Amino acid sequence: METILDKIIAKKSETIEELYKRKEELKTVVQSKERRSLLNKIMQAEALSVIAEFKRASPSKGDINVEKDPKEQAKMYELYGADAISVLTDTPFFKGSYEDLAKVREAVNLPILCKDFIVDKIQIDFAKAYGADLILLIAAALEDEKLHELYTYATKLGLEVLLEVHNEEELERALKTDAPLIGVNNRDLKTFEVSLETTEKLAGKIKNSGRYMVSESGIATFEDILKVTSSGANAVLVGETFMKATDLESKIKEMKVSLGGLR
Ligand SMILES: O=C(O)c1ccccc1NCC(=O)[C@H](O)[C@H](O)COP(=O)(O)O
Repeated sequence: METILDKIIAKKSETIEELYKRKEELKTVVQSKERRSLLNKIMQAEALSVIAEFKRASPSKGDINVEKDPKEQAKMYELYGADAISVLTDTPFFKGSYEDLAKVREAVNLPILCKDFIVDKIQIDFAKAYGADLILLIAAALEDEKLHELYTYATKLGLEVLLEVHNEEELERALKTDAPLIGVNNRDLKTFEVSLETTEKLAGKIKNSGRYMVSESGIATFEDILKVTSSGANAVLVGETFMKATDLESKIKEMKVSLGGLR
């Protein structure tokens, strides 16, 4: 059965062709030399780190907040205490772009994750040029060799990598790299269902391997935060809940729980 990930990746070949045509433009983009580290923030944090996502739309939810201004949203995220910002740059399925990434970069001084379905080095070049400090690599989308190649390429460019897994088999593969940041995505790519038990299931192995864990997707309430934090998450990545929040300040503050008493 073809999953949404298969569909997204199939479409990426068109995007990649387009990016190679636009390659010259990378020479004209003024890149910031400063690199902001999410890993350092997570390592030093006493509270749960919150990665707030700029997400206009998604395959599972359709339009979320399509017209939102990336600069405005990013400034609010920074003001209300987010530790990093994730920007979805995929256009066909999420209505995002590298231009959104650049606008967020201009607006804030936080580490920025380029959240995309990366299968080619050119996407990493664009992510860096438009202001990302870290990129996402999805184990389910990459064979081992490609995963290692892209991981090495990104780290050589000075970018951090959030390596995402959905299950034990992908986690085993991820742990063969030396990626210190492992993302556990709670969304099933076949059914779109989210279950925080995915975080709970994989937490032990991640912790024993000495890596840091980011729990991603389907996090909306204080109860969700308590669940993933008591499982051992060091950070959460939250998209839809923040993009739809009527009181964003309270929503972000609710998630910044102290890690001390919860473990
Ligand atoms: O969000 C989707 O529908 C989706 C479908 C298929 C692959 C990836 C998808 N989302 C990317 C993400 O990982 C999420 O945007 C991120 O974890 C935030 O999730 P949420 O807080 O549930 O918006």
